[in-house]
Amino acid sequence: MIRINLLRLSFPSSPSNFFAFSSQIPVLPLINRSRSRLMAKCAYTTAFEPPGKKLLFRQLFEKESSTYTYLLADVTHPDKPALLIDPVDKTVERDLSLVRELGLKLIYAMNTHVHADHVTGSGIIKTQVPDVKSIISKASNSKADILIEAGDKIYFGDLFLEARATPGHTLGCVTYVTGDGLDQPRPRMAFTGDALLIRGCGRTDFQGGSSSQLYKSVHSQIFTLPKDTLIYPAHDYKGFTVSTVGEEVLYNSRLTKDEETFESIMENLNLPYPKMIDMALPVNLTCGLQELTAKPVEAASN
Ligand SMILES: N[C@@H](CCC(=O)N[C@@H](CSS)C(=O)NCC(=O)O)C(=O)O
Repeated sequence: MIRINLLRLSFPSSPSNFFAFSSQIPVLPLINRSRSRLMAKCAYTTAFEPPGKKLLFRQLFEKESSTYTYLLADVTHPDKPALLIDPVDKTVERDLSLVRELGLKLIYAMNTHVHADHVTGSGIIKTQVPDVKSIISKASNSKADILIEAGDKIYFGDLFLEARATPGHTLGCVTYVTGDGLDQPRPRMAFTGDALLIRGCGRTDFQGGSSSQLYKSVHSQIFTLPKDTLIYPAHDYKGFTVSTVGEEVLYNSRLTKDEETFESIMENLNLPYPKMIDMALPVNLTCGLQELTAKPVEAASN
């Protein structure tokens, strides 16, 4: 089990901290009384920030592949350690500028899986900020500085992400979930990659994909998280930005079906192959390091 850095325990905060997150999390529009009562349990507004701990969170978008990249940092730690989840090569400069402007120290460039539709930014990031470590799952059969397995905890300062194995879109897909515990922010946040998209899910027709496996992954590893857990996928093609476990359990158009119906839906998606798949896969199997020569610059490291 990987455990990086030290966990320093602290104790529950005063009630005023329950709203400390609200500026970062969208307010749920009121739809109707019964639905809003149901959704109150998965509201985006109630949040708990442990005393002396603050998670900086940004959702970033790459429009050609409709990919979300996520920036997380422990900004109460003296070093302001930060990580990027699913960076894209085309938007690395933007992301590193943001890291620099916010005074963060980027330590990890993480991938939820081997992407088929775009080139990961983790290789370019490593050439720009040599101390950054690339991370991907061992099950992806890729090369990276750190190969994680289910249950591993990835620490950035006093905060951490837990890795959950969610294969099915690809063999090595993982979901990174913010830590459980009184000293970690709530609600939890799940970075689901392509395993679970908002009201949908990743396709299962290549890279060791399996609809049966994806169904089990989502139901056992994601739908079992607290209902108010925020869902942040790697892609969105419809304009959504965030959902919750509670919302997807009720309204996901594919995963609310029984397994047999789900498998039939997935078999009949008939999606065209991603345009960049032949180019992207070999590069992404090395976390983007292939054919890159180290060109360190004073970028995102304070
Ligand atoms: N048209 C895009 C690829 C679109 C696509 O296939 N998206 C994947 C995730 S990236 S491999 C997917 O799983 N989609 C699920 C869905 O229901 O759309 C391209 O050519 O790159």
